[in-house]
Amino acid sequence: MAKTQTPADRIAELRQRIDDANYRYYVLDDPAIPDAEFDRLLRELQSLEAEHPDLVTPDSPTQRVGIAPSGTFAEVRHAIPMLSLGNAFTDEEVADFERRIEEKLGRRAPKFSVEPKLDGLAISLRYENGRFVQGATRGDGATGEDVTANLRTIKAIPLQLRGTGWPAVLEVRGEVYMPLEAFRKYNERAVKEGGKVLANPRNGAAGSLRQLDPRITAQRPLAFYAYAVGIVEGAELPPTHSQTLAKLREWGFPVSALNDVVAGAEGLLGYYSGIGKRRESLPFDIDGVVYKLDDYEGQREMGFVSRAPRWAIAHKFPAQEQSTV
Ligand SMILES: Cc1ccc2cc(C(N)=O)cc(O)c2n1
Repeated sequence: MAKTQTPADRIAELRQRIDDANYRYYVLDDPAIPDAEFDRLLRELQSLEAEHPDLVTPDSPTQRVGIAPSGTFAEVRHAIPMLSLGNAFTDEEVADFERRIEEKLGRRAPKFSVEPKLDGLAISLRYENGRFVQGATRGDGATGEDVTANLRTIKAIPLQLRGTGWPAVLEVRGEVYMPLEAFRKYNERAVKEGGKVLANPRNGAAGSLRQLDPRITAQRPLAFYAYAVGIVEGAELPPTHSQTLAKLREWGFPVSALNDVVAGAEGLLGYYSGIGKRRESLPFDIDGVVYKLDDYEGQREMGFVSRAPRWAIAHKFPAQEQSTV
C-alpha cells in the first residue's frame, strides 16, 4: 500500500482493478493481467477487508461466495414473464415466419437481431441502482426459484454495473451455460478425485445453479450470456434489440460476439447456415439460432401467441450426439 493511501483507498483501488480484470476476462474475453497477478490482488483485498470488516460491501469481488442460506429456494414471480420461443425446423417454416411479419407490418425484408441459441439454463437478473440484488431461474416462465447466492459466484455476472446511463431498475435475462472445455476439465478432475461427474454441459449448468450451497456452485465452471431485458424503470431503452444488447455489453454483461443483424428470410437462412458450419468448433453447446425482429415498435405490433412471441422464433439444428463424459 502506498504511504499516503488509506486502507479504504487501497481497498477501492484493488476492487476497481479486480473488477476490471474480471470484465476483461469474462466479458471481453481479453485478459489484461496474468492469473497469478489477479490472485495476488484478490488475496491483498481479502486480507485488507479482514482487517477492516466495516469496509466490506456486498458488491466487493470477495463477497461472491456466500454460505449455504436455508434449505430451499424462495419463489420469485417474473413481473414480465420469461418467454418461451416457438420453433422452426425447416427453411419453409422460417420463410413463413418472416413473411407473416412482412405482411402484418407492411415492410419488405425487415431487420432481425440474430444469435446462437445456447443450450443452458435461462435466468433473470435484477439490478437496483446498478447493484445486483436478485437472480432467479426461468421456472415455468411466470415463477422461478431465487438462486441469487449461486449466481453471485459466476464471475461473468457483474455485481455492480459498469459505465453510465443504466436504469434505476434493470432486469437482464440470459443463459447460464458451461463451456465445453471447462466441462471436460471439470469431469477429468472429478474422475481422478472421485468427485461428481457431470452428464453433459447443460445438466451440469442446471445442477450447479440449483445447489443449495453456493460454495459448491462456486467450484463449477459456469458462464453467462445476456440476451434480453425484462423490467426497465427510470430510463429509456434504445429503439432496437441490437442496440439494447450493445448497451448491456457497455454495462458489463457478456453478449455473444456471434450476434448479428440481418435482413429478410435470406439474411436469416444465411446466418443459420453460417452458424451451422461453425457449430462443431464453438466453445459451447448450441441447439439452434434465435431470430428476433429487431425494432421494439414492430415487436409490439406483432404481439404474442399464448406465451411465445410472434416476433421471434428459434430455428433448431438436428439433434447432435451429446458431449459424452
Ligand atoms: C425471448 C427469448 C427467450 C429465450 C431465449 C433463449 C436464448 C438462448 N437459449 O440462447 C436466447 C434468446 O435470445 C432467447 N430469447
